[in-house]
Amino acid sequence: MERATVIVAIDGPSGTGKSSTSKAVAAQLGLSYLDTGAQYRAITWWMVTNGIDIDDPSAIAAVAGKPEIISGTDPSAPTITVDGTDVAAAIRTQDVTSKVSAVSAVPEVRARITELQRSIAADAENGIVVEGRDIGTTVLPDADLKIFLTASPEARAARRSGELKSTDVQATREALLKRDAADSSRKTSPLAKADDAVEVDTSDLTLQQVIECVVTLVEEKRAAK
Ligand SMILES: Nc1ncnc2c1ncn2[C@@H]1O[C@H](COP(=O)(O)OP(=O)(O)O)[C@@H](O)[C@H]1O
Ligand SMILES: Nc1ccn([C@@H]2O[C@H](COP(=O)(O)OP(=O)(O)O)[C@@H](O)[C@H]2O)c(=O)n1
Repeated sequence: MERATVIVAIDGPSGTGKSSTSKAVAAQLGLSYLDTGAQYRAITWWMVTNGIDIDDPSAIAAVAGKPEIISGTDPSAPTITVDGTDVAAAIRTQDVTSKVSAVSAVPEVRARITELQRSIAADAENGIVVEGRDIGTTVLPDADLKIFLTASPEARAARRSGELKSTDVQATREALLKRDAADSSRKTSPLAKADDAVEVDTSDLTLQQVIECVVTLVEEKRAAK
């Protein structure tokens, strides 16, 4: 029997485990994978590289349609390019991280990227795991399964510091909370849990436990289709 296509939305703040969980779940279940944060980082990288004033939303809006962003959706080797340039490493710098919330708050940027995300999801043959901040609420409100990951600021800061090889967990914590506040308070499509999302607090769970929990939920949805 053919398996039904399944669309999974995974949202939550930084460091809750969205990327690692989504990639593993998609790989395990033969689904595509889309990191929407990488797309917002990519458009931010383009703005910075082209000297656009990040503090001027109208300047950002005026050029929001210019960069061509292409995401590769294989969970074992996700890719991202801007106008043909591989930006996978360039979008992870502190500079881009500190500017992405301002760029992603501009409605013209969100409209453009949201359209791109919907077309990628529609093209995914077996289905897709899409992770971000507004997937369950705005981008794919009809997703088969919505997950909202949370974790304490302490757990998130410790995870991120480990990744960045930074010893200043306190500074990492402050930066995370500042970005959460900006993402949650913006007018257009803020970071929020959809009413029908399943909330999973990952503070005291291993990554493997979170993956198993989500895989089980997807299998249940698939079986019920
Ligand atoms: N449940 C967990 N327990 C411990 N570490 C985790 C857990 N989930 C993710 N991590 C680690 O935390 C870091 C951030 O995870 P990531 O998936 O990038 O989060 P997000 O996409 O939500 O920002 C990664 O180094 C990842 O390996
Ligand atoms: N669906 C999404 C995904 C990310 N974003 C923005 O993109 C930024 C970077 O997202 P990310 O997922 O790469 O962030 P991390 O969780 O990796 O820290 C967020 O802080 C948001 O400003 C968004 O606005 N909407």
